[in-house]
Parts: sequence; structure tokens; C-alpha cells
Amino acid sequence: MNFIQMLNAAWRRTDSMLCVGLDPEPARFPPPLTGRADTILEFCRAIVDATAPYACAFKPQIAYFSAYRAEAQLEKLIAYIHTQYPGVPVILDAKRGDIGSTAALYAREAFERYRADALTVNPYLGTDSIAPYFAHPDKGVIVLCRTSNEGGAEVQLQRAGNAYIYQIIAQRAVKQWNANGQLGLVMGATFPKDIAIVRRIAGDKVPLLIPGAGVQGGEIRAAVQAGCTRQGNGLLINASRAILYAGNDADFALAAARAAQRMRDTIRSHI
Ligand SMILES: O=c1ccn([C@@H]2O[C@H](COP(=O)(O)O)[C@@H](O)[C@H]2O)c(=O)[nH]1
Repeated sequence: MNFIQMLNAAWRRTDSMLCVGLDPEPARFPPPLTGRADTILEFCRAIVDATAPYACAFKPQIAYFSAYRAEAQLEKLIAYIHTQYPGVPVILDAKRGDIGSTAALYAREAFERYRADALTVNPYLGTDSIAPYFAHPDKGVIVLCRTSNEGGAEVQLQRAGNAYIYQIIAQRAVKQWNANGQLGLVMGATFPKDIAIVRRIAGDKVPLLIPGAGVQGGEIRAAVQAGCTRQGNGLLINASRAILYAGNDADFALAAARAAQRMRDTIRSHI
């Protein structure tokens, strides 16, 4: 089963378009977890177990592991999700982008070392820099298109002919890079009008990963109405801090579960 088939099955099975972001920050962990070995893994496993009933996917951000020399814990975490929650896609958020020879190793790192089902990539270096990820036919390649941060506009809203750069990325990704049906696009929840434009460019088969709901202020209602497909799915609406740190004491996992359930229900209510 390839990434897109896995994601479609997960949407159907869970009736959820919530993607739980795994951005562990040890300084924010509740007291029962502080100072223990493998504390990042323990925290993330507790969050995964608590939120799995409400999530269609998980998205670990690699910097939150590598900055703490916790790459081995990231490997174990992804293996844990695959074992305990088979069929739930894991998207490694690493936003890789480099020349082809180096990109080939980034692809091996994501798909062979970490066993991620999909990877976020940066298209700034063009087609030959993106090709090595698409060479893994079962894996998803989720291309940055219109990011959730304000500063993204400095590049993504430059005009080139009749279109903005982010629209050209979407067009090229759909027409040229997606020969094998592996593509997803990152579209910030903070810019719902642009989500609607990209949904029209991409059609209903390309999933949109939507970060920026929750702490960054993106509105779930607007994102769902702009990006939902005619089949009533097509989105991975990500929330990280709003779920991970919904509580800050021994009940943190329960608080995370409640936050995830609320978000899943809010997403559902706007389809
Ligand atoms: O445009 C983008 C692309 C990726 N991200 C990542 O998503 C999460 C958002 O975290 P929150 O706590 O829900 O704000 C984080 O891992 C970012 O690196 C993004 O925010 N925007």
C-alpha cells in the first residue's frame, strides 16, 4: 500500500482529518517526566496513545529530536507507531532541500532509517532536487507551497508572469512531479484563500498538509471550507503545541486527548 492509499484508508477508518504534530520540548514536559532517560520518547508515546483515537496521522518534526541528540528516540517512536497503530501514516517534517546527490541521502534517512511514510520537502532547488524523494514509489512527498508563517509571503507571493510563486510550485508539482501519485502540498491554515486556490489547481487527489491551526491562529473552519475535497476529506490539519501542551501536570495525556477530540470534532463539523 502506498502513502496515498494508506492516508485514504486512515481518513475512512478514523473519520478524522486531524494530524497530531509531535514537537517535544523537554522544558515544557510535566514533572513526572522530567529528568528521565528517554524522556522525549516517553512523552511522545503517551501523547500518541492518548490521541490515536482522534488522529488520522502523526507528524514528528525532526528538529525537536536532533536538537536534543534524540534521533534514536525518534526511530523508536516511529517504530512504536507502526507497531501499535498499523496503517496510521507517519509524516516526517524535515523540510529537506538540497542538490540531488545529497537529497538521495535525505530520502534514505527519512524512508529507510526512520521508516517515515512521507516527508516534507522544500522545492526551492527545483526538479532535480525533488526527484530522489519521488524515486521511493510507496512514499509520500509533501512539498512546501504556501507556508503558515508571515515571512513566507516575501518569496511565495512574488509574482512570476500571471501567477504567484506558490501557485507555480503547485502547478509544477501536480503536472510534473506527481507522475506516480505520491504528492502532497503544505498549505498554512493561516491563509485560507490560498488554500482554496491551490485546491482548484491540485484537484481532489492531492492531500494538503495544513499546519498553523491552534497556536499560530489559523482558523479550522476557514481551512476546512477552503480545502476539503468533494469526497469530504483531502486534508491533514496539523496541531502540535495546542495538543502537546494542553495540560501541564500528571494529567497531560488526558488533556491532550481532550484537545485532540475537540479539534477532530471541530474539523468534522465544518465539512
Ligand atoms: O508552513 C509550515 C510548515 C510546517 N510547520 C510545522 O508545523 C508545526 C506547527 O506547530 P504548532 O505548534 O501547531 O504551531 C511545527 O512542527 C512547524 O515546524 C508550520 O508550522 N508551518
